[in-house]
Amino acid sequence: MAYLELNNIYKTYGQGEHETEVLSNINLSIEEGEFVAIVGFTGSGKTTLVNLINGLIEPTKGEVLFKGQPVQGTSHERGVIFQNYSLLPWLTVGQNVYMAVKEAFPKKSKKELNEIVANYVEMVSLTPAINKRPNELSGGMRQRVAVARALAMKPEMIIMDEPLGALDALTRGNLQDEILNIWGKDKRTALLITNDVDEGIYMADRIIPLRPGPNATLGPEFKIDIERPRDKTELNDNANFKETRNAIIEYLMDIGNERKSEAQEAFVLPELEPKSFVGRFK
Ligand SMILES: Nc1ncnc2c1ncn2[C@@H]1O[C@H](COP(=O)(O)OP(=O)(O)OP(=O)(O)O)[C@@H](O)[C@H]1O
Repeated sequence: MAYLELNNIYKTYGQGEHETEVLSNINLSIEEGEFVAIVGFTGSGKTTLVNLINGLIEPTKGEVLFKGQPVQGTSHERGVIFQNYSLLPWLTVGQNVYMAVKEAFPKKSKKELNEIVANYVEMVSLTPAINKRPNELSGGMRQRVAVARALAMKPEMIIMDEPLGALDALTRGNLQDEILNIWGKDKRTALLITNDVDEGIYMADRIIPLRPGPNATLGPEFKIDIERPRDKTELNDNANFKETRNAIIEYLMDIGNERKSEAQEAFVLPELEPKSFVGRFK
């Protein structure tokens, strides 16, 4: 039995002539302890896929199974790091993380909860800002609070919807490593949605492209056979890395070009000529 299973998932939005099928025939199986990355174009349905797995929305057809059971609503077992950081604006950094941790571990004492908060705030290098409110933080700092908040709840499965997109390269690299540490140390299962192929190769065991929507569906998987722990600086000289990276980018470029030519076929503009402008704009 797979840890997470998506069977023949379809998701449509709207009704009647406004109905759009965003996801079509999605099949995905993730084993316990695996790290899977899905790479996709903007607007292809990545967040819709995350919301289905998280239980925030239901599929129009098909089923999402988590440990063999249909997903019904959200659960602390699956922690999501969203691309928009949705912090509570009236609470400080520490309080935002505290609230989440308290909800995940209602039996722990205040002291234990505060220790967890301090650890995870430190992990994202925000200890000096622990008493600040979100409106006093930069976008990148808010995103780091969101990462700390999700990881502090120690979910069995970490689901990430482009969580590091707003960050500078250095912070991004540090957080990638922290996420990998937590995933590896505590044997979690992880699903990362990203538009960054290098990030996917650095972090995941498998990369699966999401073909552009509407009717987005998953493409063939690319296995990342590079030993862990992976070293970013060495990766650039790793033949396996280069080969995998080229294959994925080529695949994405091919489907991007397919999409462009389909769009050109669909919108052939009529040849119109203005009739009586002669002499009008003198
Ligand atoms: N609640 C909704 N109602 C109607 N249409 C929606 C809804 N949510 C998403 N869509 C549409 O579904 C498509 C996929 O959206 P989604 O947010 O899943 O894509 P995405 O790949 O995460 O995009 P991005 O990379 O820009 O974040 C878009 O065309 C979007 O307009």
